[in-house]
Amino acid sequence: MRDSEFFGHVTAVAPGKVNMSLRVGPRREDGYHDVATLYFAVSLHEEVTAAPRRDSAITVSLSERSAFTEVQQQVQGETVTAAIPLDERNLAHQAAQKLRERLGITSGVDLTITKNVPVAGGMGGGSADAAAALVACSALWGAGLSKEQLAEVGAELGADVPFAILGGAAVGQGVGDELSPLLTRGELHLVIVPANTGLSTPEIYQELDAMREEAGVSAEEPELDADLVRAVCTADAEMAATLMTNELQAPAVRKIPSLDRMMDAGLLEGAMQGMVSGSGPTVVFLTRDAAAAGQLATSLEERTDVWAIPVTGPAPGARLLTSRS
Ligand SMILES: C[C@](O)(CO)[C@H](O)COP(=O)(O)OP(=O)(O)OC[C@H]1O[C@@H](n2ccc(N)nc2=O)[C@H](O)[C@@H]1O
Ligand SMILES: Nc1ncnc2c1ncn2[C@@H]1O[C@H](COP(=O)(O)OP(=O)(O)OP(=O)(O)O)[C@@H](O)[C@H]1O
Repeated sequence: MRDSEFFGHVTAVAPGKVNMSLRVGPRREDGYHDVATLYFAVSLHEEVTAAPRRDSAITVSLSERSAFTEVQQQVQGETVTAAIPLDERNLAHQAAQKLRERLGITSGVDLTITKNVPVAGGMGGGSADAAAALVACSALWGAGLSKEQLAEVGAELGADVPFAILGGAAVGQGVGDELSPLLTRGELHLVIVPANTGLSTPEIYQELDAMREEAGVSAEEPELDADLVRAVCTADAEMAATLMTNELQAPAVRKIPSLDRMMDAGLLEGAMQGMVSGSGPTVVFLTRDAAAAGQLATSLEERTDVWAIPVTGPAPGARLLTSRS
C-alpha cells in the first residue's frame, strides 16, 4: 500500500437509476423481499471526491454544487425537514469504512459529495454515493479491486449499490443485488420529476405487505416480462411504455396521493407513460425522443409547480472522473 500523502484527490461519479420494472415477492424472514427488477441507469450522477488525510478519520461533507442538500419526509402526517446525515450513517462513509476493513488498512479520507439525484426519491441516490465512494477510495488507496469485488463490498451496504457500480441496464434478482447485465443498443429518453418530500424505502415495502394483506392476495414469486426486457434492450420506447410496471407504485401513491395527479399531468402533456421510480416518490416519464423529453419537461414546469429533468439511459456505472497527484 502506498502512502496516501503522495496522492492528491480522486473523483468518481455514479448514476441514479430507475426501475423500468419492479416486481416484489413475499416478505422474507430477514425483512427483505425477493424482487425481479429491470434496473436502468440514467444520466443524473452523484459525484464523490476522496482526499487523503494524515489521520484515520473519515469525514463527509456536501459540496455547494449539490442540487439536493436535505431530505423532507412525512412523519405522522407532518412534513419534517432533516439534513442528510454526514456521520457514519452516510452510505459514502460506510462505503469507505467497509473498503478499509476489506483492505486491512486504517487510512483516513475526506469525502465530498455532490448530490444531483433526488434524496429519498427512489432513484438510489445514497447507493450511488456509496458506489462512487468505493471507486474513489479504491483508487486513492491503490486497492486494485475489480468492479466485481467492489460490488461485493457494496452489496453489504444496500441492495441497489452493486447496480450503481455496474450501471447500464441489468436484471436484478435476490434482493436486487444479483445482477445479470443486459446488452443494449440505442437510448431511451425520460423525464424525472422529483417530489418535494421523500419516502422511506422500508416503509413502502411494509405498506405493500399491508395492502396485500388487506386485499387478501398473497405475493407470487417475482418474474420479469421478457418482452419488456427486449423493449428496453432495443430502446423500443413504444413497447416499453405499454409494459413498464412497478409494484411499489400503489403503496407510494397511498402515502402521497398527489403522485397520481402528477402522472396524469405528464400523460396529458404528451408522455408515453408515467410511473413512480423504485420506492418513490420521484415520478419518471418515458418519451419518444430527446425533443419530446425537452418539451415535456418545459410544459410540466410551466403548467405545474415542479422541477422536471430530461435524462437519458442507459448510463455507465460508477467510474473515475479525475485522478490528480
Ligand atoms: C426500491 C429499490 O430501490 C428498488 O431497486 C430497492 O429495492 C431498495 O434498495 P436499497 O434502498 O438499496 O435498500 P436497502 O438499503 O438494502 O434496504 C432498505 C430496506 O428496504 C427493504 N427492502 C429493500 C430491498 C428489498 N429487496 N426488499 C426490502 O424489503 C428492507 O426493509 C430494507 O431494510
Ligand atoms: N449519501 C447519502 N445521501 C442521501 N441520503 C443518505 C445518504 N446516506 C444515508 N442516507 C439516508 O438514507 C435515506 C435514503 O436515501 P436515498 O437518497 O438513497 O434514498 P432512495 O434514493 O429512495 O434509495 P433507494 O432508491 O435505493 O431506495 C435518506 O433519508 C438519508 O437519511
